[in-house]
Amino acid sequence: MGEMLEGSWEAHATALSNAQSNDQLLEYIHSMVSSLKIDLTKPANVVYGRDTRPSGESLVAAFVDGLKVLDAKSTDYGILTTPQLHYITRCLNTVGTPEAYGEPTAEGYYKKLAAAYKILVEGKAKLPPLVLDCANGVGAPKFKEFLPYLDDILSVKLVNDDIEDASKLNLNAGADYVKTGQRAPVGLKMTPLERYASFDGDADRLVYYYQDEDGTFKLLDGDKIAGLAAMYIIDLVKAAGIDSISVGVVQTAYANGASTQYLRNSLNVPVSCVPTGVKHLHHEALKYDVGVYFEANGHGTVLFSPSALKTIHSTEGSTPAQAVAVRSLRALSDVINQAVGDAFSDLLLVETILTQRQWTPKIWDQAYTDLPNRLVKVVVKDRSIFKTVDAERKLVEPAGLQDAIDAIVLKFRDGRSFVRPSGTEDVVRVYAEAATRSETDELAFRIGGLVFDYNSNGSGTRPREFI
Ligand SMILES: CC(=O)N[C@H]1[C@@H](OP(=O)(O)O)O[C@H](CO)[C@@H](O)[C@@H]1O
Repeated sequence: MGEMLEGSWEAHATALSNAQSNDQLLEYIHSMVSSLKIDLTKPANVVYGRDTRPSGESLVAAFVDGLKVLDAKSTDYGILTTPQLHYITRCLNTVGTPEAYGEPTAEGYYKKLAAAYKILVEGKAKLPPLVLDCANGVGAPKFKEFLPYLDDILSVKLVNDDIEDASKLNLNAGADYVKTGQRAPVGLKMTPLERYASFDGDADRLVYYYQDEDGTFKLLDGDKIAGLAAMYIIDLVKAAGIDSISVGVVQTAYANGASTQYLRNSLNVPVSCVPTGVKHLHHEALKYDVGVYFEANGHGTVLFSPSALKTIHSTEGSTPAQAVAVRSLRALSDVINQAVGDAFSDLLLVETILTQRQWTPKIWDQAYTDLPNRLVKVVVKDRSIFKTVDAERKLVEPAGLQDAIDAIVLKFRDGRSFVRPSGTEDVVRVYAEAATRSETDELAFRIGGLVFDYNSNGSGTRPREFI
């Protein structure tokens, strides 16, 4: 399992889940074993953990029964966030190598993150407390466990931290609720200009938000986090005098158009757009010396290539200012979970930058103004008839639908909209953005209606025209 979570495992996982028969499954397993160079003569070493849902206990029991048949060596890490398990797996897979990642325990993870964070904010005034919504998920007990390692250099007040009542998980709270609805968790009383953040249920996504002086809710999502991180890293690399290191950002079509413009035009960084799903972003980010990748929903991380790490660790800096920047870059590569998007480590990344700059969330938000956007889903009879190209930004099937979408989009100022089948739910997602909130809502409504009508007529005939 350890090796599977690394490298090209994701591509194999996709192939495995697409297998149409047992023979095909076996064929894929053989090709996976050979391309990942898995030595089947060695005993399997499986590490596992679970979240706080009651179903976890019976799932683990069934899993352990399966392991007995395989005679595999296994370690139960108990309750963990998803990214903690990825961290532990990476540590185990790199023991004794130049890429050794750390101590393979939850404690090792806490110590590594806390030590790096302390270096990053050293000498800076502590910010006012952050209010953190834990979606009543596993992030709550684990973040409580983590806080003492920070020795009070970060003030966090946890809300939605009830894991006793399983029905509360993600209920009216959490990163997805906040991002999709562009509103605060239910029951959270916001004070203008203070900073708030939400984890999702398994603590791999993070979004920030605040309330403006006039009471408007302002979201600082994955795109805003990517912009902040890219800006900070570019500055650090320059300050360290090692601008040979290239920084790039990876987004999906769901990234707000204003964020892409900011990255390209203000930060001058290359931006790639890939299909939805972190597996695609992660692979693309590996192409840069430092690859920042975030989905708009707040799932992402920063990857430092082995050569970038080597440069950062072999450079001392010829002035005191350069030496400080080099030290920060080293600590940054430790605070960031490079195995996978991790809400804990991303939170420390954001807090580092805000503390370094002594920024309020409002100042962070001023980098660019999001275009109003709307994400809706349309329940369809058969989502498999929707086929896309160009990082899912264009439909090639059903024939004619993309032309109909384009004709509508043209009528909206700054209009952009695309339609793709979800990979996780039986729906088609429609994304729209335009110059104003009301135009955006109308655009989303029209394109959603087009998809709905198309699907409900159940044939390849051209949908009814909306405008
Ligand atoms: C628009 C959106 O947020 N899509 C999500 C969602 O995928 P869909 O394929 O859109 O269902 O779940 C994925 C897994 O969590 C996540 O990676 C992705 O970003």
